[in-house]
Amino acid sequence: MSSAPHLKPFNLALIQLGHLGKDKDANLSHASDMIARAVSGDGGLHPKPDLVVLPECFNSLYGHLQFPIYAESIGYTPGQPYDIASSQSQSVKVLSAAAKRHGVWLLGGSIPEREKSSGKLYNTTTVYSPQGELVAIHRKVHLFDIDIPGKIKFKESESLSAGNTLNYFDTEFARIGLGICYDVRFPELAMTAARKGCQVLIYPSAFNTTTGPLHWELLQRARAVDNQVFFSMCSPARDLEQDYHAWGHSMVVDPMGKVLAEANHEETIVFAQIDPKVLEEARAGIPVTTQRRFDVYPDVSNGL
Ligand SMILES: NC(=O)CC(=O)C(=O)O
Repeated sequence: MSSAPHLKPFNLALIQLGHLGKDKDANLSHASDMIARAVSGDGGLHPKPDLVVLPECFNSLYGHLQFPIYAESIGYTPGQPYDIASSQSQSVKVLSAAAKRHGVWLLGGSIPEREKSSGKLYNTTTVYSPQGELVAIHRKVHLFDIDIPGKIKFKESESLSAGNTLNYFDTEFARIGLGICYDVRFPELAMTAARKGCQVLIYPSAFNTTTGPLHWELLQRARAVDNQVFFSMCSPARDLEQDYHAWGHSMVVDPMGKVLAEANHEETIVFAQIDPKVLEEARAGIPVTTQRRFDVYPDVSNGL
């Protein structure tokens, strides 16, 4: 494992994307317009972001019946060069072109992915450099299978398979760890990424109106404080015409657990400035990262 880049100040923009419908071309075109708006700092109101983030399942509706319909083959192998021009994924081509056109890092939410060799479907994040290269992917590791009687039942495993790897990418300003939505409920993933040097964890997400009010902010602040990292989740906007009602409230939390920025539930862009001093001061003042007692819980340290 190479050493993490030093955390530098940078600007982050989360696109809480709305107007998602059945038409994938329209969804992609709207996402491109919103990326341009984010890069403009929302018409000059904010500094140009260094990193722009889209939400979970940004090219389709969110539902296990939709995943097979919208799935695209990506064919990315970590560490191998990836040829965008011959990619079979329409979404990858659109996102790569947007990152390159605007010269910005782009964390492209997630899309349903079909692995060609196995036919398996995954919920997959893709990440692009300012040159438009595909530099990382993350397949949702923990599938969203829940049943809260009378409230919400959702079973991603009816059509999706789970990813098996922990993923992060390096920029010139941070090492950024990846997860998707339900992954936030498993502190082990965030903790391991932080221990591998990630100073910022970003999870494209789509909580709902049952779990969102109680858990959305709590989980992000918990993961941020547990690991003394910046933590952020980017949601789609809420659309009560659709079957799944996303919670919205895209958010950025600092390493002390302070909410730096938060949306309501409509379409909007959330901007935040990441200040390394907050992380340094949190770790210096409350040095939990060096006080762990792996002699007491050695199973947690396996593999690190
Ligand atoms: N949609 C998810 O993956 C997770 C979610 O809504 C929750 O954990 O609650």
